[in-house]
Amino acid sequence: MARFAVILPAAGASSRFQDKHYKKPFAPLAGRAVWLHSLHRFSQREDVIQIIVAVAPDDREDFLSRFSADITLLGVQVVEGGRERADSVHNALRHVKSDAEFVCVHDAARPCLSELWIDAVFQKAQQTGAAILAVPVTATLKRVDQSGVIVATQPREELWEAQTPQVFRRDWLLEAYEKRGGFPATDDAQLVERLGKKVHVVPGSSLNIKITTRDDLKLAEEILKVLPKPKGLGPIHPFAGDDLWR
Ligand SMILES: Nc1ccn([C@@H]2O[C@H](COP(=O)(O)OP(=O)(O)OP(=O)(O)O)[C@@H](O)[C@H]2O)c(=O)n1
Ligand SMILES: C[C@](O)(CO)[C@H](O)COP(=O)(O)O
Repeated sequence: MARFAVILPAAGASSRFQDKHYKKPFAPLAGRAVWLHSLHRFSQREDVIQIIVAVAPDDREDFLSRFSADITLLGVQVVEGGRERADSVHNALRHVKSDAEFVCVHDAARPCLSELWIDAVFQKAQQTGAAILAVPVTATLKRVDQSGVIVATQPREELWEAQTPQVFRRDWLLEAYEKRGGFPATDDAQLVERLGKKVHVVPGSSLNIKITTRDDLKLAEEILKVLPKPKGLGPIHPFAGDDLWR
């Protein structure tokens, strides 16, 4: 069985989330924090040998105290995040075990993940070296100039929206990050693409949303009701950490 390390970047500023109590990975969602939904999709898998979460230095103390039970029971490693998402992933990558053949990066802020989608992207990465979940663009896309006038209607046939998980051979992802320099990457695939490697898309689902604004939490709550629960997890507990965190 191939061995996977999982990186969960959770060190963003959550500026678009605009909540005075919580950053989005730590906000309550259907009885547990957003990032725990993401974590639990991987922590039950036999092919996952390591899980690393990147947390901003300012959040570290609260994070360790609020989630100490989950961190200890599931053997999660906590590392410092950086200024950009790629800085957070890069730092986590330095801690990946050498016996992991593949590294999976999944936004802590994407809590609505199905095990079937993980199976599919893990399998494709094993076959090809690099694979990401993505969905074909369904909207009509306009290119608009500075004055607000449409310049062109963009053909959408070849356009896909990148999601996570994004899964790569460990040596490819290491090389991609070594060569990043100051490249402003918004996902990991583009760094591997820059090496000239083929990155394959695996059709995901528009249910695999990334929490960006507070309204996304309501949507995520409804989506979680229709997704199968992670294997081996008991019923969702009432959220217990509110007061401590505030
Ligand atoms: N320096 C950063 C920036 C982002 N992330 C993480 O990467 C994921 C996707 O990033 P995004 O949705 O852009 O999160 P934020 O940067 O927090 O959002 P915003 O732009 O609204 O501040 C999130 O789980 C986020 O916590 C990270 O680990 N380190
Ligand atoms: C990797 C990613 O999920 C791609 O959709 C990423 O988090 C994108 O972040 P952005 O804030 O939407 O650029």
